[in-house]
Amino acid sequence: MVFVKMCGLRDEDTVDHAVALGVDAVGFVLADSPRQVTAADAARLRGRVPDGVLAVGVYVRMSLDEIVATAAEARLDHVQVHDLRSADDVRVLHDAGLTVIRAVNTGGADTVDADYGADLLLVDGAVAGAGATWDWQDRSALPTGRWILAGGLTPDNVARAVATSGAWGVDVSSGIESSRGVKNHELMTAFAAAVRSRP
Ligand SMILES: O=C(O)c1ccccc1NCC(=O)[C@H](O)[C@H](O)COP(=O)(O)O
Repeated sequence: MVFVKMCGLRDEDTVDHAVALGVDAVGFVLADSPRQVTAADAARLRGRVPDGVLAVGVYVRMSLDEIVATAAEARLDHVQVHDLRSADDVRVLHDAGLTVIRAVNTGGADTVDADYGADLLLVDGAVAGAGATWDWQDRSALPTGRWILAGGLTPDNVARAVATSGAWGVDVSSGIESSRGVKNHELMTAFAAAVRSRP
């Protein structure tokens, strides 16, 4: 089974819909973004997430102190951080009791080679949440094992993307939206079905 994370959720109905579809994780963007939610919003949304589904705080350009504080306020025990600088950063987050997803915004092999001791690696397009695909064909430039593919995934391309890249999981935001920041429940349903129907 491919691990599925739907990211940038901002309202209760959408969280409920994602959970009903059987996703493995939902993401709340605490960073500056059209999809940004406050820590208080994230806490409210987190209340809709049952045990067994990961509730992930998503961060870029925020200090480690801010990450730890907002994750605690929202009761998020998983954080996805797009600009981790070193294994020391990961250690600080681990010491705060957080499970860490290291996100790399890439397409190139050079930034994928270190996980800094993070619990999971997510390989995204050049700009997080931009809905742009990248070249995930060259497996020699991609991680092996448990890693998450992101960047421009849609109901139409996700099955092929998983088969081509060998990814263990997928993460989507723009491809399940009607417009920037507005999730579309039909596209969410289609995405979940497409992942399950993959060859
Ligand atoms: O989604 C955002 O706006 C965002 C802003 C800042 C940091 C991370 C952000 N999103 C991270 C995600 O997990 C997205 O799902 C991932 O980048 C894929 O996005 P998309 O290409 O739109 O599917």
